[in-house]
Amino acid sequence: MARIMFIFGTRPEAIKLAPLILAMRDDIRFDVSVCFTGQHRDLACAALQLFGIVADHALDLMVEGQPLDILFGRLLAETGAAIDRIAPDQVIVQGDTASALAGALAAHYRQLPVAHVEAGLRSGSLDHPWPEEAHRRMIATVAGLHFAPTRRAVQALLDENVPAARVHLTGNTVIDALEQMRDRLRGDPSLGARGRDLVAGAGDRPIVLTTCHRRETLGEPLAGITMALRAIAARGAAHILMPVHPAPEVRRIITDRLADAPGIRLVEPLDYASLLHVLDSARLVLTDSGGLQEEAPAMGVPVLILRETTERTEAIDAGAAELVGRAPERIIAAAMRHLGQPGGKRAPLYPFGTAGAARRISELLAAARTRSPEPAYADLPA
Ligand SMILES: CC(=O)N[C@@H]1[C@@H](OP(=O)(O)OP(=O)(O)OC[C@H]2O[C@@H](n3ccc(=O)[nH]c3=O)[C@H](O)[C@@H]2O)O[C@H](CO)[C@@H](O)[C@@H]1O
Repeated sequence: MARIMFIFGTRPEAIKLAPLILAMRDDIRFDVSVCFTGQHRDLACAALQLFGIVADHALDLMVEGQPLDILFGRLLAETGAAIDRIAPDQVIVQGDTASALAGALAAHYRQLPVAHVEAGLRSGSLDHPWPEEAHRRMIATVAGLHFAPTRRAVQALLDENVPAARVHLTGNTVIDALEQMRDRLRGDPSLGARGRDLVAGAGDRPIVLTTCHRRETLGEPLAGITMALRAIAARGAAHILMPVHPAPEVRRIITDRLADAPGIRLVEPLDYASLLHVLDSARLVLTDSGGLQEEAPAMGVPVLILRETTERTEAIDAGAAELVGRAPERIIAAAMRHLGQPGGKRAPLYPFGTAGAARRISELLAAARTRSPEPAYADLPA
């Protein structure tokens, strides 16, 4: 049995790792432990609970206003201590957070193998997303197994001279999470109750789901985005639903500028089931979130990306997303163009792969114990 240790701390990591943790927990080839750093304590705990996952090791590292370097130092020391307690054969991290980088580096300092889920995403700019682009590149440097969601992500790693035998095309586990939760939503009317209420409250106006929380969006860009949202709502063209991220600076700007805006409903972060219910009912998504850029195409909902660059150009090429930036005029024009089109559901698109990534990754991890695995997955998008 291979001793596998997951290290993570935020909501998107919890959602994207849940299908893999569940698949590996049910597999006798693995002995799985979960180390949760508490980077987004409440949001991530709620997501884990929804998937029925309990962390074996919960660290308590968050202090409000803590600078990134202090946070990182504590994450590195504490994830290292947790690795020493568990003595895993393999550490798994996901994506681009400070928790993922600290866990990967702590494992590397102990000469333990690191596997990186959602490897190879690159925007090409260290400033967008900041500091996540640097985190991803540094994790790639110490990882021994790279699970890339798309062919483009595979290519990005090969271009950085990562040995081809260590890079595997798997699809994105977020699609597993979404499909599993969608199945449960269909069968259990009590799930996603908050989302059902919010959708009912929108009446017959088209719903625009919007979220904004990236560090590089704060300040002037976020002020521009709020102006655009006010203008769209003022035209009576939509009911804008905005779950507000708990980061204090995000919350302050958004509530100061939008709390009294007619047609805009600011709400607390939604549980994942409610979020998916709202997304399924939405006409349009406006966001700087990475996960929503991946989920919305699979639900047939177009996305306007409120960023200057994206590492998810696959969604743009598929016609599922548009990069609009943060300038109010561009956001308003693009949103009004979409809202002016006839309603009705679009066909789902899967630029980040169909469900099955978690199963592929667990098979690759099992195979990696004995040999260098080299499977090909013809069902993934070119
Ligand atoms: C630069 C970048 O793109 N980095 C990403 C970043 O994450 P992000 O930008 O996707 O983060 P968020 O937007 O916070 O989370 C999104 C998830 O949360 C759900 N959600 C949202 C609002 C709500 O009210 N209720 C919810 O349930 C939503 O459906 C979605 O699944 O880190 C990840 C981890 O390493 C990386 O994978 C990933 O590249």
